[in-house]
Amino acid sequence: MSIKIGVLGLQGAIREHVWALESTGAEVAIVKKIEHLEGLDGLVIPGGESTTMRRLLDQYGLFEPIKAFAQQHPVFGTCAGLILMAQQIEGQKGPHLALMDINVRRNAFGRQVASFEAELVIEGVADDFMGVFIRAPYILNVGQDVQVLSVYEDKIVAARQGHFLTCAFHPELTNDYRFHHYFYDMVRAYKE
Ligand SMILES: NC(=O)CC[C@H](N)C(=O)O
Repeated sequence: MSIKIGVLGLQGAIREHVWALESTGAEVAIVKKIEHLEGLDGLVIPGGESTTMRRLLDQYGLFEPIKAFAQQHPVFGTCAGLILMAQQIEGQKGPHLALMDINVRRNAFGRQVASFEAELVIEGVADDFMGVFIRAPYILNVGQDVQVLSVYEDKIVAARQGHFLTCAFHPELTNDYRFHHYFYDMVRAYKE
């Protein structure tokens, strides 16, 4: 079965996600217009800056189409992508795509440790995964349908809810693509 996965290509770490996904054997497409969603089996929403990305989603008319796409396809949001997927953003009036029952805190690790790397245990993925955190958010709490996949210093940094997957770090910035393979397997299983 051939699997085609898109990477939202408006802003942020796009190329690196394309390389990571290509390593899974999937066909990969960059999504900048509504018609690019056609024929995709899954979508990655990369890191970057969530408010900028939201503005661009509106500007390109992609906000509602991606929300609709997500009802029927797996989505993997990383870092800013996590913020876009959350149903609740601490201190913010409304959410963005509101796909996952999670409450997130933005820029959550503070100024001193704005960017850092940490070895993570990620359930079903790896017990030695190097997480690259860049002005990262974390998940404050999750709803009962959400499976926590990784906790770092008591903070939730990866989770799954049905066909939605998310993490607070940048799995595309190392050469370890096991998290992308996990998503590929999700997409494949969903399609079957
Ligand atoms: N590396 C990232 O994606 C950072 C996310 C960014 N701090 C935001 O709020 O959107």
